[in-house]
Amino acid sequence: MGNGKQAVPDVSPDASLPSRFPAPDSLLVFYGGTFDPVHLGHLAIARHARDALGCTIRMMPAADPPHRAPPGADAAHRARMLALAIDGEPGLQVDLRELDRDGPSYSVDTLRAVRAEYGDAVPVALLIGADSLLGLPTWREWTALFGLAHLVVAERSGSALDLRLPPVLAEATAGRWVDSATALRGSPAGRLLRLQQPLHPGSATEVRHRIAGGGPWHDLVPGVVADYIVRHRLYGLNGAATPASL
Ligand SMILES: Nc1ncnc2c1ncn2[C@@H]1O[C@H](COP(=O)(O)OP(=O)(O)OP(=O)(O)O)[C@@H](O)[C@H]1O
Ligand SMILES: O=C(O)c1ccc[n+]([C@@H]2O[C@H](COP(=O)([O-])O)[C@@H](O)[C@H]2O)c1
Repeated sequence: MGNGKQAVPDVSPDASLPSRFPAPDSLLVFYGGTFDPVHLGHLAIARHARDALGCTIRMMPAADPPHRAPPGADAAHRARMLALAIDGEPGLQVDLRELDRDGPSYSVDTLRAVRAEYGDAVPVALLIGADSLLGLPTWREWTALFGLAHLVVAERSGSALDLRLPPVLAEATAGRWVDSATALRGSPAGRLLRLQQPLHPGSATEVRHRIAGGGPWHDLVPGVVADYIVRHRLYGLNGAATPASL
């Protein structure tokens, strides 16, 4: 797909926080994803992380997500749906930094840019699902990620974290697991926290398949996102062109 530079949606990067959130810079949390489209599982995790960590969650759509087929919707549509889904919600923001870059949206590049912007001392975390953690050894320069950010891992059905991790991952993560957000704030990077939220079955693949197949899908995404999909006839809805990733 393209790099998403064109038609970047108009989303406010700086929604104000209510006072129950601590100083926004005490822990920077980035939740990257393809969000193709954003679904109720994404939102459940973002909200739980916000409440458990006590900080803003910056939801960051990938322009060109690595290691997967091109998304069904382009970056501008995916970012717009994300912005609609969290519009006005305290403690959730859209972060468009990956849409400003050419090439695959490698997390190591994103985190280096974050460090260049905020410095080396501020605690930074990447929020990922358990399936992403299990795939981490395939990511670009994956061991460098521990020097750049903490990882907050959301449990996901089908990707058990309580079973033995693959040896290379077990070795890389040994001694890094902590059990509180306070521990994340105690250092800039390199720790892992398991987010023990209720499991949510949401999956963007399921949403896309149901739309293309004519099955029920509206209740898998926020209403404003369902309206957007219908308005723009995304994901093969009603005979629109079938995206490659379905
Ligand atoms: N229901 C869920 N529970 C836990 N983590 C999730 C859930 N849905 C998505 N995630 C995590 O959110 C991040 C972004 O997910 P992504 O946008 O790829 O959604 P997805 O539903 O996994 O999409 P797809 O089905 O297209 O692969 C990933 O780290 C993924 O593991
Ligand atoms: O950096 C990598 O090599 C890499 C490989 C796979 C996924 N990621 C990032 O992980 C996040 C979730 O990816 P995805 O494909 O599950 O939406 C998203 O921010 C991706 O850019 C990053």
